[in-house]
Amino acid sequence: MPDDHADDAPAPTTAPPAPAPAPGPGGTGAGGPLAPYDAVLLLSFGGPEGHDDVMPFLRNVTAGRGIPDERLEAVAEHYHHFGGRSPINDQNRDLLAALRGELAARGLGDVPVAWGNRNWAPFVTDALRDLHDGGARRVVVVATSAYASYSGCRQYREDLAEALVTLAGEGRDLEVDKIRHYFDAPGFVDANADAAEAAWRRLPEDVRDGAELVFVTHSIPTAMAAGAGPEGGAYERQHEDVAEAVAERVRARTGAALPQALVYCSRSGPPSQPWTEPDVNDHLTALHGRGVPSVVVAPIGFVSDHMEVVYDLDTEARETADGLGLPMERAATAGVAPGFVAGLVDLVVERAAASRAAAGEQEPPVRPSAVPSGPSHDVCPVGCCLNLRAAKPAACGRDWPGARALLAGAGA
Ligand SMILES: CC1=C(CCC(=O)O)c2cc3nc(cc4[nH]c(cc5[nH]c(cc1n2)c(C)c5CCC(=O)O)c(CCC(=O)O)c4C)C(CCC(=O)O)=C3C
Ligand SMILES: [Fe+2]
Repeated sequence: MPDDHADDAPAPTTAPPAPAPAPGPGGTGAGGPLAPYDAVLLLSFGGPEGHDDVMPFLRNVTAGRGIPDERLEAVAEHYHHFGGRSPINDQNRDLLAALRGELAARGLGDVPVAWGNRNWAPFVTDALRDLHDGGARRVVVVATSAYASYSGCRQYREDLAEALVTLAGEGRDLEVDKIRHYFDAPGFVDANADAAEAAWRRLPEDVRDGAELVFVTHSIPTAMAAGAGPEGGAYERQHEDVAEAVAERVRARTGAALPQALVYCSRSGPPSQPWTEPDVNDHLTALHGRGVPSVVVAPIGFVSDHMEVVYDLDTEARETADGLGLPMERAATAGVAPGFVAGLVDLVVERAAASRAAAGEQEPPVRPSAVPSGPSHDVCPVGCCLNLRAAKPAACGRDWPGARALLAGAGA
């Protein structure tokens, strides 16, 4: 879908000239469902778009981290396998169009929606500058990570803080808020359940009944897992809950027993550093050893088919399963499933209502959640999703207003 802001209502062919639009976007004006926000930012990781982008992209990802070149060369190979092009940017272009389409379908199509990344163009600072130049002052942020963790939450908040400080230095003042984590959004859980069920139905009929569900997410250092969320442990807990909710739905719809496990892919870092386990390949080998006749691999940790999915699962784990003679079907990611996109827009609207409630203008909104570990907070408490390497300012947290004032005072 292109950037289509057209109304759903068919326009008469000989319509009189439309009246000039009211000042300010429809949904964002006073009383509108998006107020006090006047823009939306889709915030993501970014990825290379061709051969020559790969190493500069990897150096951006690992800047200041002292990751050995051999590791970067190895990861570069994954990208070169696909012509140096990550799938993530096109998926974000699709998501951007889908979000605009869903907003337009709700009569909120006037709100500007921009896209910015941490590691590759379009960069987050440029996206926010464009929004500011278009008149935006308060931006609600949708990040492409559904769960708590330093990588999926605080690091994006640090990106936002850095961008806001840069822009303030240019005389462009903006406020940003993030929607809450959406691992537990009914639309996300349902999209994953639909995909896991469809994958199960693609398995050969004679091996399907004994299948196991293998839920996969990105491995992270156990220290990062221990510091995830306000009290720690949130990354694993949220995934366990989503895995359980998805598995329950698939069992109810298929009548199959479908035992489940949560496993990890894409470990990096030195072997001496513990990361969350087990690895998906080891798990497939263990299942085969136990006589499990088939598997559904469901990448619930990824919102779309990132490189981790198309390489680490569709290439590496596929090779493992084929080598074992283990029938495997990989479930689709949420991507632009209509229920998922609608759920994200629900959370944008909910966040706006929460912001108005915080200003005393209305009652707090209802906060739907499909799992026991949700709903999560809107504003991260101090110390949420710890950065174990450095203390950096992060936006969208309790301590941001103070940090921002200090940075402004320091002339940053
Ligand atoms: C939890 C998590 C998410 C999910 C949350 C979120 O979505 O943000 C995520 C997403 C992604 N990670 C991605 C790519 C990479 N991640 C790396 C490195 C790392 N990721 C980590 C964790 C996560 N990563 C960690 C703990 C490291 C170790 C170094 C460090 O502490 O940072 C490296 C460096 C090389 C290497 O060491 O493997 C690359 C190239 C891409 C783009 C994929 C594409 O192109 O489609 C995406 C969406
Ligand atoms: Fe957090």
